[in-house]
Amino acid sequence: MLEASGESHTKLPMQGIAQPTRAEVLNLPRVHISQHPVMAHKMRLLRDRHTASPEFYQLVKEIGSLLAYEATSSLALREQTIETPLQETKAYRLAGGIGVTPVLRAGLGLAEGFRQVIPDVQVWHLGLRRDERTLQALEYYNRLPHEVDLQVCYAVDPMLATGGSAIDAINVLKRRNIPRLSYIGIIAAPYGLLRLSQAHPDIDIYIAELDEGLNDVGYIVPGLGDAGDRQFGTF
Ligand SMILES: O=P(O)(O)OC[C@H]1O[C@H](OP(=O)(O)OP(=O)(O)O)[C@H](O)[C@@H]1O
Ligand SMILES: O=c1cc[nH]c(=O)[nH]1
Ligand SMILES: [Mg+2]
Repeated sequence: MLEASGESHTKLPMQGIAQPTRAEVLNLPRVHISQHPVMAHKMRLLRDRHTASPEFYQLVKEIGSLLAYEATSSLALREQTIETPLQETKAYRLAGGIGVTPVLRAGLGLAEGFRQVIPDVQVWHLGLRRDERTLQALEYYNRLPHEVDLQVCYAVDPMLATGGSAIDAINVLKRRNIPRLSYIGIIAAPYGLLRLSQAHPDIDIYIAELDEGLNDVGYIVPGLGDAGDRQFGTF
């Protein structure tokens, strides 16, 4: 994490940048903020600085499952006839392929949670790393297939801070011409949420909680720290 205690004349990346308040972004179109009490309970544990990496990773997976359940509630279904041990009956299956794109590294735990809900999801890995001096996202890994047959793809990344990484991830996915894209995150700052919503007004955005803002070095406050480092024990 970049320390705020460097040379006094060095401008920190978010210093002096105006940020919207929570109230100003609460009613953005296509933004869904979880209202589930189980989510709030898990978020308390996740944010706590005393939660160690193994439990933290487990919680990210569980929150990923809860968010997947919420985000997939409007997926299309196809009817089919099956036989129970007693008789034929109508039943339903999810229509079309579903993809999940974990933004490495921190998105990996969320994607695992997503797979607990929909095991046959395709996983498309995308590596983006935020340069902590400029806060620009840099792409360093891309395993997105070129032959695409998905009805929907979910970009998953726990932290929506300045929004740069999420905007870039959706840009990359849009080049694959998938009919429907969504973003799933755990915590958003109002600044990043507004930027993502304005850059990509055609996607749904699902988050667990909306925080107060970004500090001078671009970390979400109160936040949870570095979601990648906390999942993988790299401090
Ligand atoms: O909204 P932004 O300002 O772009 O910041 C958010 C990004 O920063 C974190 O990744 P990081 O660069 O720390 O990589 P990591 O997952 O490997 O830790 C996080 O997981 C997002 O990808
Ligand atoms: O607060 C933040 C901001 C970006 N990335 C993180 O992991 N945490
Ligand atoms: Mg990180």
